[in-house]
Amino acid sequence: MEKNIELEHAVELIRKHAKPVSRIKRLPITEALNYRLAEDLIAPIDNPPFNRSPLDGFTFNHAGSEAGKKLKIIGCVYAGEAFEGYVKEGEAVRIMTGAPIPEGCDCVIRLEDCTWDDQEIMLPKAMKAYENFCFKGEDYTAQTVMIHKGERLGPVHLGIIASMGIDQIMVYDAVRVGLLVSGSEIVQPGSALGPGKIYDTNLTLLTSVLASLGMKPVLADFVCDEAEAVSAKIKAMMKECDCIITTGGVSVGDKDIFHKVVQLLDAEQLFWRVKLKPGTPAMFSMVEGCPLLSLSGNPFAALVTFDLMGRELLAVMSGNEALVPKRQTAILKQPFQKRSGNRRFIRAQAVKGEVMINSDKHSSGMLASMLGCNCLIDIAAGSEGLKAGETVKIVMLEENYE
Ligand SMILES: Nc1nc2c(c(=O)[nH]1)N[C@H]1C(S)=C(S)[C@@H](COP(=O)(O)OP(=O)(O)OC[C@H]3O[C@@H](n4cnc5c(N)ncnc54)[C@H](O)[C@@H]3O)O[C@H]1N2
Ligand code: MOO
Repeated sequence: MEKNIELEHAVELIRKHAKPVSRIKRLPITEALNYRLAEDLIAPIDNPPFNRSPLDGFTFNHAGSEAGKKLKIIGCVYAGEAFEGYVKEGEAVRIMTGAPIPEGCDCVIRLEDCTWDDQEIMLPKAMKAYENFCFKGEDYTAQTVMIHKGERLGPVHLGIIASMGIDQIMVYDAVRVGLLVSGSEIVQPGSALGPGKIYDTNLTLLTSVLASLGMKPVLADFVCDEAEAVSAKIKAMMKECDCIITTGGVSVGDKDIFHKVVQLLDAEQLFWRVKLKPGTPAMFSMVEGCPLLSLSGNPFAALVTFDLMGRELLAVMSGNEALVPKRQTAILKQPFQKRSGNRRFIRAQAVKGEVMINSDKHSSGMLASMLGCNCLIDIAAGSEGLKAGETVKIVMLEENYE
């Protein structure tokens, strides 16, 4: 096991050991938003499947058309129908938007651009071949690979799949995340608070962060800080989860039971303690192929380390790199005078290239001062403090967590 490692190395170890979920399943397209496609989708048809009119008007052959020319109306074609027969020179067919262009015709004139009665139309000008004409297959042609295996399905992908007439597709299953909060001092909201107890913040916090990323835990539970109970719980969760994220019990106190838990689970322990604040004692292990990311119980530390490490784990497992928080720089609006021996991430609010530190409450057990914040400022180890006007590195969190 590696100890006291840099965040980047921790991320590297996580990414190296995590595997994309390879379980596949068939889904109706109405339920497939945000899933990753597990097959190449080849167009079975041309789209549109026939030459069609983009307008309401009259269709005919452009040959011999000129200003003042009269054409005999021989019929009408609506969208969803097909005109039977061939349209000869000197003839025209009334046509609606989306209707197939009859044989013999190669252009369409808008209704309001010509004079017409029940019998005939009079052209105001000569028409060109394929004027106002939508070609069969102009959107895509049959046999084209329209969407590739591995692509994440957004609304446009799904619209295209529907346009091909496909109603069910194979997708990679979503990552089944298990959340486990440990600590004998925690009590679920809604219950009475006894002496020495605190309300469980982390289960709701991390469930909600997952939801804000378009994911949800398949299991979310809490457990006392007894190593045997925690390891039994993790073993049970592993049957239904692809990875497990825990909070609490990772430091060095008598009740920091995760050291024992990983032994009981016979886990491969990859790291413990990362050179950052908050959340230093984070731990990462693999249990029979299941990644186990154990974060500090302090709610702000749990949040930050979930954002910096948990989201990397989920990005690999779900094949969705958009889950990794974006890194940018911004101009600091006011000084931050504290020295930082360790690399430190502090809560802040970034707006249009500027970043504000709105509170002096930065400790890892405090969550309330995170309200209104949308980023973390990444302060290097050994910093003597930050000056106003300085360019600082920030990590953008997608949500405000408000
Ligand atoms: N002697 C040392 N003590 C500590 C060290 C150290 O290096 N030497 N590290 C400190 C640091 S840094 C952190 S961070 C914490 C990490 O503690 P744990 O991850 O073991 O977490 P707990 O002890 O279980 O809890 C820490 C804190 O957070 C509260 N907590 C826990 N779970 C929840 C929850 N679900 N909702 C709300 N609050 C929760 C818990 O009551 C504690 O106050 O260790 C330091 N100690
Ligand atoms: O590393 Mo801990 O979360 O700051 O107190």
